[in-house]
Amino acid sequence: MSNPSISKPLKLGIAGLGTVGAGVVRLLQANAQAVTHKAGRSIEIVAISAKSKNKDRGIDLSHIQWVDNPMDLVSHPDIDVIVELIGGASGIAYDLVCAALKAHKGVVTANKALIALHGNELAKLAEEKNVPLLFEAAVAGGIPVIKTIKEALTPDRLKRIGGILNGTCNYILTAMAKTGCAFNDILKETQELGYAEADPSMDIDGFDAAHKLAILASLGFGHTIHFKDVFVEGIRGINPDDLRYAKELGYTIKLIGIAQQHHDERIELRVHPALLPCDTPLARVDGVTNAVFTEGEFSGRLMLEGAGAGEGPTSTAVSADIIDIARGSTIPMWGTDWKELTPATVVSRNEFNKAYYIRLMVQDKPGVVADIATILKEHNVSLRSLLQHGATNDTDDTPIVPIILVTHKTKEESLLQALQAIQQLPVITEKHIMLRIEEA
Ligand SMILES: NC(=O)C1=CN([C@@H]2O[C@H](COP(=O)(O)OP(=O)(O)OC[C@H]3O[C@@H](n4cnc5c(N)ncnc54)[C@H](OP(=O)(O)O)[C@@H]3O)[C@@H](O)[C@H]2O)C=CC1
Ligand SMILES: N[C@@H](CC=O)C(=O)O
Ligand code: NA
Repeated sequence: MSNPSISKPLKLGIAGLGTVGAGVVRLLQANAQAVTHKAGRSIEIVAISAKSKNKDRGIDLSHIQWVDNPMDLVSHPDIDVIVELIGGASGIAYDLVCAALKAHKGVVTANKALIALHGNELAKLAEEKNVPLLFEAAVAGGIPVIKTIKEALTPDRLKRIGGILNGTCNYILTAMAKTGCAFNDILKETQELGYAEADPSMDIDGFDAAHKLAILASLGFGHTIHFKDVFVEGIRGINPDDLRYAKELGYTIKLIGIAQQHHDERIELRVHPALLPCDTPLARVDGVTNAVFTEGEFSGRLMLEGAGAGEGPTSTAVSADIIDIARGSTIPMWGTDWKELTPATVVSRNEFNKAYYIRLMVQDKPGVVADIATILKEHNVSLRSLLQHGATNDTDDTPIVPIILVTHKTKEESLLQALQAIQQLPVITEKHIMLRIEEA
């Protein structure tokens, strides 16, 4: 692989023929001529593997060899590159990628879980064996963000990277805001459209976005990241009411991921739903669209926007990696030798310093607001605004009403302590909702 012969075809073994795998086959077949021109040689799918051989995938597989066990793709003498599109951080995907690299075969994968959890080990292996390991589709699907950071921004020092990194959550939150529909009904749609992970809790609990953020932080800051150090909160707690109240306050709610370098070189790594001012660029990114921004010392602010999931965009990213390998790409996996990466020191959640949206459900009795305000004052939390809607049911003696608080910037530790005390007040009827506000 280190010295590709331009005259010989590049021969692929593709493992996984779901949304992305079937999409890659479709794209390489449909655009075969253009791909050959751009790659400088033809690209041949020699063998494929998935779980069920007889599933109708809407693609022509008649001239491609089928293997039941994806590991047989590695031992196949004619295959140069393994395209791993099964998914999962461990099990068959991990075994396959390790075995391929050990066998001096290049790898293309869309598997963010695998790269976020095992990226350094795989980078080491790829560099030792002098074979490429490319993963453009792993972050923000069709948006060429890996290439942008690894190649276009490589001379700069990035200070902040982030954005909307999960198409499923963005689709759900957008639809909830527009229709007021419940979460679960919309989740089903994202599964039918092929956006959600095989286990959709990876999306809605924030882990998929966190995998992508960890990868971006490694690439952008040159650090090794322990995935467990990423602060992760998903969107299960958000209901259409929060989206409505946020709108009244001039915000929309999005699941965001932010990686930020502090002055002392420590980094903040967080994925959570956040209120974004409606007139900011990220707030306008709707549906399955993702957006990734970078802020660099020299390059300034840059934002890329596009489809973060789905067959067409994701298979374009995978195919572009395949073409890079066909052309003989030699850029290391993290854009720099894996030995150059330094361990990240990560800022703890208690140190986050943000403004917050809080929804409390309370019995509408005299003195409630005063009690809450007293506790906030005791914990040094300053209020910016308060929104209270009266009860709609006049016949109820003790109606339950929402109180929406917006704080000034405060240390998360202080707010958590205040909320713990507020939660003990007898007038509080359910667990509060606490969301961070991302102003910039
Ligand atoms: N969907 C998307 O929009 C995006 C997905 N990704 C990533 O791409 C990868 C693939 O995702 P996606 O295509 O959506 O996933 P799917 O669930 O649609 O497809 C997974 C494929 O893997 C096959 N498979 C599962 N287990 C095995 C096994 N043990 N041996 C052989 N084949 C197996 C399945 O076989 P069978 O079909 O027979 O069941 C299926 O073809 C994941 O890592 C995902 O995170 C990245 C960006 C976007
Ligand atoms: N499930 C992911 C797919 C792409 O990475 C998402 O919804 O963004
Ligand atoms: Na991408």
